[in-house]
Amino acid sequence: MASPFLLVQQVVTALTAKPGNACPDTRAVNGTISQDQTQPGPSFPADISSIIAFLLSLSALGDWFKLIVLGGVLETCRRLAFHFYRKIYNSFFITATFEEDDSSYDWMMVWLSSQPFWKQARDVQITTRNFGLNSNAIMIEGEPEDSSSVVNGNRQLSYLPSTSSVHSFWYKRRWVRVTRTVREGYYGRREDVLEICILSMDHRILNELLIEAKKTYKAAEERSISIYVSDTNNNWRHIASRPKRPLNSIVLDPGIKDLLVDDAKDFLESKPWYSARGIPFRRGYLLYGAPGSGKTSIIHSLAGELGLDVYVISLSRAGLDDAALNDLISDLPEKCIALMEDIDAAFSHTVNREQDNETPSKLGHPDNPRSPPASTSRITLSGLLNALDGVGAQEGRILFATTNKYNALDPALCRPGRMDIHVEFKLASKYQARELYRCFYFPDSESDEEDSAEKPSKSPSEKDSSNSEPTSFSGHSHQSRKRKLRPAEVDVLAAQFGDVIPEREFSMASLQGYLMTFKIRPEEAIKDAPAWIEKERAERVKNAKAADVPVVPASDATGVDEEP
Ligand SMILES: Nc1ncnc2c1ncn2[C@@H]1O[C@H](COP(=O)(O)OP(=O)(O)OP(=O)(O)O)[C@@H](O)[C@H]1O
Repeated sequence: MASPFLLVQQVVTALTAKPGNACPDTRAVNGTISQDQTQPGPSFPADISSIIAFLLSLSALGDWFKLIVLGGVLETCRRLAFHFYRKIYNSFFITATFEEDDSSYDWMMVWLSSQPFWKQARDVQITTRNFGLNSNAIMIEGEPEDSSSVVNGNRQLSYLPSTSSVHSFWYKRRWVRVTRTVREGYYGRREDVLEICILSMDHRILNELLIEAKKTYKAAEERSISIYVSDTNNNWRHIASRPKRPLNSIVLDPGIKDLLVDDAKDFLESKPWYSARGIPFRRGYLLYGAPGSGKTSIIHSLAGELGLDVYVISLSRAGLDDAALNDLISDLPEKCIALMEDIDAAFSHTVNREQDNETPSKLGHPDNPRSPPASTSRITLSGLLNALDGVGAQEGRILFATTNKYNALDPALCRPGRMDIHVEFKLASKYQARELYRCFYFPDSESDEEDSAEKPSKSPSEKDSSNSEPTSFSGHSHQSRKRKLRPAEVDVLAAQFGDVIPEREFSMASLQGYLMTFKIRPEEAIKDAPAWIEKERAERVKNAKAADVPVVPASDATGVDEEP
């Protein structure tokens, strides 16, 4: 085959040759072989077809051309073969991909880890990840189920497909292939991708597998609620599952719990009613009032009662701006609880429109050390309002917002349609103190009631050791167990506790903290209460003096400026 150099030389020679000096080849092309060198030779072809014929006559160029055509044909054949292979493959296999960010990945992993074929697998990954579950759903065979065991705890072991090999198993008489790969995601983060291939032409088998995986996960999750938060890429990420909190463990003034539960249940069942009237199918609740009064607790408890997941929207998250907030809210699933805690804290100034343009430099100014620090959030009030009820706002969601500064909120934020129900949470009433006490000491089960025997008295060696230098720690240990009270006894003591605790002076959280120190000494909790109250009051005066603010009278200390 001619070299490119030779080829170029031939072409150049042909093109630059004078008629009289035409090379023999050229002349042969024109069919004229000059007999006489003095006579003018054949002329260089002038029209296109002659030029092409002329170029083709150059042997090297012809070889190159054939090579290009051959390469093109081979590549086309390769692509066609691959295309047909994919077509045939796809008509026999159904392929589904699951990305680590998505909840379906967790369902599949939990389901896979519960499959029996892992008993025979030769190459598996062992993990203690629980994919957001608190339960024992994904333990390995033979592992003790006692989740209270210190060794076992919540960290059960489970088998997973390893990333290095391809696994296959039979599902409903269909051959299934599992491949797990790790790829590089955003910011160099490593992300898992799970691929499931099913040898079947019927798509229903994939649906059945997905439904089974989801059911397995949900069954394992039944006694807990899922909490989601947004990550820095503005995707919702499942961060935890919490055990459901029984509603009766939260003590509120009579009527409040029923109001919230009944209203939310009614809302969830009223979709046709809303659409028939063209009203956006959304509901907002604003819980405001004293810190530690149960606002967050009742929301989590309601989520368990209604079977909804909680999506926490942290308005003060660094980097969150109006557009990102809008995306987050439109990405919420239908029927969920969106939770915005301390809605006032997203803005380092009063949450109203007049002050929306206030310059950040004015906030948290060094000359004014008591002013709040400038927020890193870039949320504006109008951005928040648009996100809450703009076109992208998700239908079917229940929004819960909490605040300790009700009066600082802009009326536009609180108006019906955005926050339909406002509930005030006050400091503990005598009734709440009594019910909290009852909740604390009420026997859990019959075995508790029977468990009335005193602990055996200490052995002589233990007594000896108790005379030595005391171990240094503060707080009350729960190691020792004393007799449990009978329900009737609890009622009497609870009433006494309610009498001792002053009305609306302490938060439920502080009462809970106090009772925790008397977990096994119910009678002493009542006896020590007056001293504790005095101590708390003295502490409050001292703190108020240090902060140079007037002491709030007990009856006004609700943390709320005025009624809605
Ligand atoms: N009404 C209540 N009944 C039972 N426990 C309560 C109640 N209020 C508060 N607690 C207990 O106090 C702790 C704090 O409660 P929670 O976080 O719900 O208060 P909050 O009102 O949301 O406080 P903050 O406004 O500071 O966020 C929890 O452990 C909870 O169990």
